[in-house]
Amino acid sequence: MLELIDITKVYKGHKRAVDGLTLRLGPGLVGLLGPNGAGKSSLLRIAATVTRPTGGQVRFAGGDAVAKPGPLRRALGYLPQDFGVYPHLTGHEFLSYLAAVRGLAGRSARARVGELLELVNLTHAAKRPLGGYSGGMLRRVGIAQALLADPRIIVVDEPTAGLDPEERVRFRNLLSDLSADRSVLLSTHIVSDVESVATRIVVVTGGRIRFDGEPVELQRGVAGHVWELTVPPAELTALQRRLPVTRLVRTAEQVRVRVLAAHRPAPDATPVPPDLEDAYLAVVHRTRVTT
Ligand SMILES: Nc1ncnc2c1ncn2[C@@H]1O[C@H](COP(=O)(O)OP(=O)(O)OP(=O)(O)O)[C@@H](O)[C@H]1O
Repeated sequence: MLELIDITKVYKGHKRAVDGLTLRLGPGLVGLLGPNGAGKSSLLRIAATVTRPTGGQVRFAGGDAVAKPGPLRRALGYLPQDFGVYPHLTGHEFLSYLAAVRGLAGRSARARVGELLELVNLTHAAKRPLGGYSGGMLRRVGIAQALLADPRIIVVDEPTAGLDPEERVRFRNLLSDLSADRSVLLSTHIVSDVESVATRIVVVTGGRIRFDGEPVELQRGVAGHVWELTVPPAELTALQRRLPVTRLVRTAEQVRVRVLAAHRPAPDATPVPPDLEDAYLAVVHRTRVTT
């Protein structure tokens, strides 16, 4: 098990990006949700032993993974947000190169690269230079390299950025399959990335955990507080000032709005069952109001 205990990260200029955060990872897919700047990437870099925390402990298999990162590094695959490739290498060459860097060589490395290309559905493109790959294909190369050493823990930072909807779904399903017998920690600010696949959701804002639990539990927290109503376009700004709007659809004469409110916000508002996005936005909004 990977344990991040009371982690803080302070960058030069005194920005507290992570603020006393504790997270223990078991098997399954954990969706780390938070707005831009919440501290997700900082936390993931610490979990992947790329950055040292300013305070707190990272523990893995009973050892201190800050002082001795070796065991965690060998057990972990990491896909950073800004994953870069060599455009002149083919998919096969690039993965073979990274396999060699990580100490895999010879026949077993060739077999592993072939297996991974198959797993991420890139066998057909293996002999083409990476410079000609789409964003989705490059992300899949990214996940393949994270899996080279068959890691028990997979950490992926906003893996679906720049993917088209079909690629998003494929990527989500791949991570979900992988999480059956591994720990997957996936950070995103897009709720639908984790909606149907996360066994646990952790919401972070301002470097702190604001919710940690099952998706249904997150949704339960806003039951009875989500409403839909129709307003004339001229009244929309006033409504947005008054209440968090989670969705809106404009037509020529009116706007259909979904809002969060503890009590019926207007006589014609109808209560609707919350979805995960409503629940997430409610947590983010609450922390904005109280911090
Ligand atoms: N290397 C750095 N030096 C200084 N400040 C940093 C550094 N990295 C991150 N920060 C700051 O720390 C805060 C948290 O950033 P972080 O990238 O961890 O958040 P995030 O939730 O991943 O956001 P995003 O989705 O925008 O990447 C931000 O205010 C950011 O500007």
